[in-house]
Amino acid sequence: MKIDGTHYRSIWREPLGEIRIIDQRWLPHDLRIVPLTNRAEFAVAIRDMWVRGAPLIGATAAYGVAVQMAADPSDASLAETYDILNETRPTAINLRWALDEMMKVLKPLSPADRAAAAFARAAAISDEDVEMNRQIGLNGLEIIRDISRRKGGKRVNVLTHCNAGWPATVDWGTATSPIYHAVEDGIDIHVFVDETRPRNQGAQLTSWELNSHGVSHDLIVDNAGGHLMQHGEVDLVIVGTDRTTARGDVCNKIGTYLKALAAKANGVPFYVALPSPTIDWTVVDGVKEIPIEERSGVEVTHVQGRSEDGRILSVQISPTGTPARNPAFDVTPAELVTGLITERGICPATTEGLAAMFPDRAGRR
Ligand SMILES: CSC[C@H]1O[C@H](OP(=O)(O)O)[C@H](O)[C@@H]1O
Repeated sequence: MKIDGTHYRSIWREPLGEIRIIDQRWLPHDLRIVPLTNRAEFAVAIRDMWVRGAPLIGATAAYGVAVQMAADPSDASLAETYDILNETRPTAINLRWALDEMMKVLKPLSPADRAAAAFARAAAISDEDVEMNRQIGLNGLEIIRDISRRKGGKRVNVLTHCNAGWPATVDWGTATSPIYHAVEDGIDIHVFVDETRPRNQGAQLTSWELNSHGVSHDLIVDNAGGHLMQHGEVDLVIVGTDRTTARGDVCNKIGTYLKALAAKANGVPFYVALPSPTIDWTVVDGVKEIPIEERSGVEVTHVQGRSEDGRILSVQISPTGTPARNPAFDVTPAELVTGLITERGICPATTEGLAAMFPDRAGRR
């Protein structure tokens, strides 16, 4: 994506070999590009959400393995790195998927050959993510085109939750990719951006990227979506996912389930955009089987922003000592999902729909 006319990925390798990321904790107020130079830094960057978003977490972990292989390519180092990075965040399946991809390549190799192979596979994982997300955009564009046609070319209003955009991936985004393709296709489109408490990925990241790309949008509080749907102001909901099960249950940022319920109640199509590494073929019942990350209550009792004098700071919004729960994700049952927008096409959120789209993957346990 472009920032002030310059193209960026959210993670990349410099010509001299250093891995760099955009530290998303400071967006939209400050664009901080930082190097990740050792395994510990990669682990902190994922756990503390310097980088976040299922596909980007996977791509970052892949590079974390490569950097560690350059430092110590031994079997013990490889095994330890898998465990350290896999434990950083429990919900997004892309993290384990990427680590498994790295292990597939590296375990059979002699230690001397591991670093080069690791960087090659990590780079391929990033490139594959970009292409999958571009394809998701083209496939999702058909949905938006159809709505635009049915509205006689009038504005298509899309609601999205959290940030499943460019900063959640290596590039393009998943939920935002169809939106960008619609803009390029000349379709009149507007986005309602859920702020997405408690970390405000919508307010801080989705608003920022849509603004950078010149996409019409309104920031809304999380609780406004149902009202807008009731009043016919939302034509389509598109969200991302951190893990989708073999039968189409969708785990995503907390609050997604409530949007899906409101969409169902108001007859609004509810689509989920996902690259296939986000499908966990080993689980069926998302509510019962997907581990939901519980983050610090401080994310609920405090909020970060920019002060009038330009400082980025965190302020307390509840009484000192107020206890808080902070489940970071929820699961939307497949029956609330209109369809899944994948890199191969759009399929029903069903066991059969996913198996037909991915016959080479389905059935893995
Ligand atoms: C394209 S996956 C994006 C997905 O990841 C976000 O979670 P987090 O910001 O905590 O990493 C959110 O669930 C997005 O939908």
